[in-house]
Amino acid sequence: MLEFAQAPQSNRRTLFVDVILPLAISRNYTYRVPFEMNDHIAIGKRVVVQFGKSRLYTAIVAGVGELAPEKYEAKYIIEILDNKPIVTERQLQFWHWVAEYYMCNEGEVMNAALPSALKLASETKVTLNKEYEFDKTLLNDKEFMITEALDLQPELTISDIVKLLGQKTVMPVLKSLFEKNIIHISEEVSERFKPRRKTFITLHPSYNNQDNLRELFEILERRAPKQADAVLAFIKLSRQQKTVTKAELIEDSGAGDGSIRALIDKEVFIAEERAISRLRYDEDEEAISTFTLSDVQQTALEDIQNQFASKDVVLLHGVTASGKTQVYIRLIEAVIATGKQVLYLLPEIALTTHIIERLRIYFGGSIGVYHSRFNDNERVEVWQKVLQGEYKVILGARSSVFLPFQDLGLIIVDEEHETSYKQYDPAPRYNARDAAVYLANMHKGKVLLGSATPSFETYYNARTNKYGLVELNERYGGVQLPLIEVVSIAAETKQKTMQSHFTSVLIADVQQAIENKEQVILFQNRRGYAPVLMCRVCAYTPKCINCDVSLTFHKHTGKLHCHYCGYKEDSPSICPACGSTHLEYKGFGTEKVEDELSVLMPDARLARMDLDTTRSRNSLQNILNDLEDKKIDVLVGTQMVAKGLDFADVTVIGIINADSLLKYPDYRANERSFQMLAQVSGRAGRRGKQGKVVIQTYDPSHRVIRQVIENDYADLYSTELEERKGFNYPPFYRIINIDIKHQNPEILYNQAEYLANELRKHFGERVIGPEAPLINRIRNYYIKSIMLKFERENTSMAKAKALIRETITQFQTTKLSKGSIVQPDVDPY
Ligand SMILES: Nc1ncnc2c1ncn2[C@@H]1O[C@H](COP(=O)(O)OP(=O)(O)OP(=O)(O)O)[C@@H](O)[C@H]1O
Ligand SMILES: [Zn+2]
Repeated sequence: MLEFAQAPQSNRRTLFVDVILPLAISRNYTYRVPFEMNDHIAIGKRVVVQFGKSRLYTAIVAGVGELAPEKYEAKYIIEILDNKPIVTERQLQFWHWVAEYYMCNEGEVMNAALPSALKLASETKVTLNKEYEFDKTLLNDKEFMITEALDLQPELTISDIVKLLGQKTVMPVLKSLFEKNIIHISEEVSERFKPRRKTFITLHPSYNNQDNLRELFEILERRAPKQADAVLAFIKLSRQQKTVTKAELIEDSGAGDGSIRALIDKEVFIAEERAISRLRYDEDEEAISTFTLSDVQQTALEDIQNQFASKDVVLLHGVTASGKTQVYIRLIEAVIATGKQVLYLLPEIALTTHIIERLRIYFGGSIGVYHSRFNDNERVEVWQKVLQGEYKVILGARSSVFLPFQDLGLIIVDEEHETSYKQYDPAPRYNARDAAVYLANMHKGKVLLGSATPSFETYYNARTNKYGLVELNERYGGVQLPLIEVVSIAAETKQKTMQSHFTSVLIADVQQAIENKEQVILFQNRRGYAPVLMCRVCAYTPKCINCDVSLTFHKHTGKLHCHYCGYKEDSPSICPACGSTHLEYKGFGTEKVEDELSVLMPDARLARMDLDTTRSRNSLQNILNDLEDKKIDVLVGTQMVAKGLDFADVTVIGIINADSLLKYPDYRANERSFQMLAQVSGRAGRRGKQGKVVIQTYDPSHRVIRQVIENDYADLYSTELEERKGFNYPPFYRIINIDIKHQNPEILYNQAEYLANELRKHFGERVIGPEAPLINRIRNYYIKSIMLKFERENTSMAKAKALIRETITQFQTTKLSKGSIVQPDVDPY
C-alpha cells in the first residue's frame, strides 16, 4: 500500500488525469488528483475512481495534465493502486490504434487487454484460493475480516467488501491478498500448462554384473516368472533404444503393473518420473536441442532473414509437415540473442501443447505461455514477467498481443489463416494477425506469418510485394504429401455399399490402418448428434426459443441444444405440432459419427474431440495424451482436429462430408474449404510412410476438391481472385459490416433502413443492405447487417471510419434509435 503521509508540502499543483475506464463508453474521463497523490501519479498506473452513481472501477491513467474538464466538475481519484506503471505508454498507443482501427472504445480494448484481476470493479467477484494454506495471524485486520467473511460466504463482490469494511478504499487490501495468493479474483477456467510425464525404468547398476544378473534370473524364474519376463523384456528393449518407459515394458513383457512395482520395491528396477517431450523422432533430449535444419529449411531461414532487410513482414508458405516450427526456433534463437523479445502467436494454444513442450526444451525458463484457459493469477504473473523483461519468448493465443512487451524483435503468427485470430464478440473485434503487424512496427520489429494455406489477404500482400514471400515446398525428411481419394457418396448409395455415413472405401482404409496399428482421424464439421429433428408427418422442427436456429440433438444429454445461446430442452417423443410419433433425426454431427462407427467396428478404440468433449479441465490434454500413447485408434472431431496436430502414426484421414463446407453461403467458402481440407489432410503420414485421405462428397468433380488433390494453392488463388475482383470483395476491397440489433423486428427494420440511408448519403453504392444475416435472431435480438465495401486503393480508411462513426453517433441521438445496439465489424472474417 502506498504511504502518502510524508508527501512534500510543496507539491500542491492542481493535477488532473485522463483515465480509461473498462467500459464501452466513447471517451475518456478526467479526474482530479488529490495533492497528496501528486508525486505518485503516473501514466500507466491504475487508479480507483467512482463512475456513475456509486460504482467503483479501476481505471488506467492515460494522461496527466493541469486542465480541468470544461463540462463537468472532476471527481477526485480515490486511490492509486500501483507503485509502478503496469501498462506501458506504447501499449496505450496500441490500444488507441486498436480502438480507432476496429471502431470501438479504448475501454473495450482495455477489457480485452488486461487480465481481469488487474481491473477490479464493483461487481468483480472474490473467492478464497482453496489450494493455499495461510496463516491468518499474519494478516492485518482488514485482510483478516475479508478472509473471515469468505469463510462464511464463499463469494463476495467488491461492493460487498466496501460495505463490509465500511470504506471505499478496499482495492489495496484486495491487491495485497491477491499477491499473497490467498484470494482468487473472478476465477475462470484454469488450466495450467503441464508437461507430459512418463515413468522411465533403469536397471540397478549392480546387475551390470553378469553373475548377479544370472542369479537374479534363477530366483525370479522359480518364484515369480512374470517378473523374470519383465527383466528379460527390459534387457531386450534397452538394447534397441536409449530409454525404456514403464508403459513400454508392460506392453512388451506382458507382465502387469504389479510385477513391475514389485521389481521396483526390490530395487531391481529404478523408476524415475520425467517430463517428456512429444517428439517422437527421437526421445533423447540432447539430440533434440541440437537438431539441424535440412538444406531446404536452412535456405528458407536465410531467405527469411534476407527479406527482413527490406520487408517488415514475410510470409512463410510451407506445405504441411515441412517443419516450419523448426525454422521458427532458429529465428527465435537469433532474435533473443540480441536481447529482444519474441511473440509466438498460435491460433488455439490448448491444442498445441506439443509446441510448448518443443519450445520449452530450447528456451527453458525464459518462455512464458499465455491464454484464456489460464487462471487469473497465472495471467497476472505472465503479465508482470513480460513487463520486467524476464520472459524473452511468449507463446500465446490472440490476446497476447496485449502483453506489456518491452522490446519486441519478432512476432511469429503460426497458421496465420486461422479464423480464431479474429475476435467476433465482444468488441474489440480485432484480428490478432493484423494487429501484430502494427504492434511489431511500433517496436521496429519484424513479423513472420506462417501457413500451408495462407489467407488470400496475406498472399495478395506477398504477391504484390508488400510482404516478403518464402516457400517451403517439401515435407521434412522427404515424406510425400498424402494420397487423396475422392469418393462419391451418391455412387456408393446407388450401389448400396454405404454403411451409415461411411463409404466402403473409407471403411476399408480405416480397417487397414487399425490392422497396421496405425491411427485414423475422421473429420465432420458439426458437433452433437443430429442438427435437425423433423416430424415426418407435418415437417415440424423444434427451434430455439431465443434464436432463429433449429436445435441440435445431443445423445449424451438426451436433449436438444442451441449452439448459439446454450438453451436446452427435452427432446420430444411426439410431435408437439401434430401429435405424430414419427420424428426423424436429419443430418449428423461428430457424436453420431462416433456412435455409428462403434457399431460397425466394435473393437476399435474411438474417441471424440469437439467442444463438448473438451470443455472440462484437462479433457483436451487427456485426449491428446491418449492419441499419443496409442490408446485411440480412431479420433472423430470437428475443425479442432485440423489445427497443427503432429502425430507420427496417423496415416488415414476421412472427411465424412465435404459438401457442408463447400456449400456454405459465403464468398470465402472456397478459400475456407481448401484451407480446411488441406489442413486436415496434412495430419496424415507426417513421418515416414505416405498417408491416405478419403474425401466423401456428393460432388466429386468440384473444382476446389481437385485443387486440394493437386495441392494447387496457386490455382485456387488465381481462380478465386478473378471472382473476388468481379464482385468487389477482399483483397481488392475492404469490408466493414455494421450489425444493428433490436428485440422488436419492426422497429429494427426502420432503424436499419434509416441508418443505411444515412450511410448512403456519404458512401453511395458502397453501402449494401440492410439484409438479414443467415441467423437473424440470437438471444432474442433480431439482427440486420449493413455492409460497406471500400476500394483498397485510394481510400482513406481513417476518414471513412470517422464518417461512419459520426453517422452512427448521429443515429444514436435520434429517438428512433432507442433500444438498438450498433456493432461495427472491421475486416469481418
Ligand atoms: N530439422 C528437423 N529435424 C528434426 N525433425 C524435424 C525437423 N524439421 C521438422 N521436423 C519434424 O517434422 C515434423 C513436422 O514439422 P512441423 O510440425 O514443424 O511442420 P509444420 O510445417 O509446422 O506443419 P503444419 O503446417 O502441418 O503444422 C515434426 O514432428 C518435426 O519435429
Ligand atoms: Zn438459442
